[in-house]
Amino acid sequence: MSFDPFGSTATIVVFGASGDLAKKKTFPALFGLFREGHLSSDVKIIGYARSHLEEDDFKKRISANFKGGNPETVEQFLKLTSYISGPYDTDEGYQTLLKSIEDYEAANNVSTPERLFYLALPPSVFTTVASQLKKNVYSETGKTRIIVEKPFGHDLESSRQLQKDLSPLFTEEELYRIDHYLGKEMVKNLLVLRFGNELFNGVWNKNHIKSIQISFKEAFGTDGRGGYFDSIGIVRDVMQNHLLQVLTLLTMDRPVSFDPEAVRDEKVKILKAFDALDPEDILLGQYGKSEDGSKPGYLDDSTVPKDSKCVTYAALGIKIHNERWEGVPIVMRAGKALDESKVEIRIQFKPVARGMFKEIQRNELVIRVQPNESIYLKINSKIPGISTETSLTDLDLTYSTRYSKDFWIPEAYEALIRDCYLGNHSNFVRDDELDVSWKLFTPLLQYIESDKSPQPEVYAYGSKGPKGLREFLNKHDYIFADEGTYQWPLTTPKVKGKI
Ligand SMILES: NC(=O)C1=CN([C@@H]2O[C@H](COP(=O)(O)OP(=O)(O)OC[C@H]3O[C@@H](n4cnc5c(N)ncnc54)[C@H](OP(=O)(O)O)[C@@H]3O)[C@@H](O)[C@H]2O)C=CC1
Ligand SMILES: O=C1O[C@H](COP(=O)(O)O)[C@@H](O)[C@H](O)[C@H]1O
Repeated sequence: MSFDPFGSTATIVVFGASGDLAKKKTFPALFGLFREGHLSSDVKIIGYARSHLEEDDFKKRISANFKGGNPETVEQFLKLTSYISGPYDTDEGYQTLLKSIEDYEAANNVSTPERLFYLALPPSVFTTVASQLKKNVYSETGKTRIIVEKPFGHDLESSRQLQKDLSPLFTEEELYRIDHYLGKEMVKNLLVLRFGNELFNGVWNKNHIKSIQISFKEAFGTDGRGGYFDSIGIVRDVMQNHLLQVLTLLTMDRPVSFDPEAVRDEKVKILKAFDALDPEDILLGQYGKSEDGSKPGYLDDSTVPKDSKCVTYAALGIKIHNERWEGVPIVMRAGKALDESKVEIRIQFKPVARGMFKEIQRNELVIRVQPNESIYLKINSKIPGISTETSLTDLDLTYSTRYSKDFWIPEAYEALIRDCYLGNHSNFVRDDELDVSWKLFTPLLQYIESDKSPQPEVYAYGSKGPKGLREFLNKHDYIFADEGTYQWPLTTPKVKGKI
């Protein structure tokens, strides 16, 4: 597949360079790409924000989160970076920025400017910055790419407004809407896993699959950011975007090729086959204090209204109406302040006919996105030796044990910035895709945020979530193995010598 990669003398400008995302993700990702040889030592990287920062302080700030690499590599990278302080809404700073870029391009004999702008900014200034960029720094003769961070709107209406504001400024070709879940290794593997293995390809439908579950768990709460989170809630924060992206890749039909438009066409097609989200088919929760009282409840955050109904846990039932998925229950669930941090996909297959087996468990394919990427398929097998009993065991592809540490698995932001640099849109959200996703979620969000919605069930910080969860999952045909938890396979006999 051929893209249109930027060369070695491109300029990368990070707006909001004084902020949290820039410090924690964007600059560390740029450094990671440089460290791994995916960013040339001739590029120019500029941080732009309103804050007045000394260049050294800026460099100290961004390098605090760099991983790997020796001090020389860090030094070399920092030499490529500079900082410009300027406003977002008037021309002056942009003119300084333009001059800095043009000086660099002249010094490097750049005939076709290549400029990548990363908006690590709150959405309230996306349009202002985009307009100023177009007016002051856009090269009519060169190539421009602009990465926009989520949230792309708050609902269908605001998303369409943002789209309406941005589309006269930048073409869809120039816009890269980032959803960092699309940069995660295991999410990128979904298409290969599904369509590259007849073993999965052939059974990936209602005839063989009993239920699908996508689960996102975080072991921490809003940690003082409750004020920000309160108007967002977990559904908007991770479900409408990250988990929905995972679900589309999991359920869409086979694209004709890996071409970005072919992939994104299929994503839009499957999203259009989703049933309206049913407000009767949800489970909502809000975390309270931990059992021992050591961790605060959501409402203990002083920045949160005392009577907030903000949802920090949600499980949604989803139905897809097409030949492949009609009747297969899908559950998407996400929560903060739970017992562990984990993101995984669970696909349970239909049970085999009983007859020869009195009891036999379902096959289950688990794709663990994080932590510790892993794919394991639970299968029934005879207990080794003279036993005739069956036990549930697994075919296990745990990356840390299968692949050497020498493999560089890029962080999501590294993978996506690299894709943008290469001109590959596959793992970015297209405008029509965004529109369908908001169409799907906006009515549900309106219901959840209305007076009609029930009070979310309180669950303890550090627990598994609302009490009704198991029943909710059972109702959606997800069966827990062995009355509760999956028993990891026996690797030694239970009792030595016993028949
Ligand atoms: N932080 C994270 O982990 C994640 C963030 N995101 C998204 O990335 C974007 C940036 O996030 P984050 O870095 O956390 O945001 P910040 O609140 O840290 O904002 C980034 C920078 O933008 C400027 N800024 C902040 N508020 C305003 C304002 N009201 N008007 C104008 N400028 C403002 C500030 O720079 P200055 O005042 O110096 O100009 C600030 O340093 C957001 O869209 C967010 O949703 C997405 C995923 C994760
Ligand atoms: O976008 C967001 O994602 C993070 C979770 O990302 P991960 O890569 O750490 O899984 C979430 O914590 C945050 O609330 C949300 O805004």
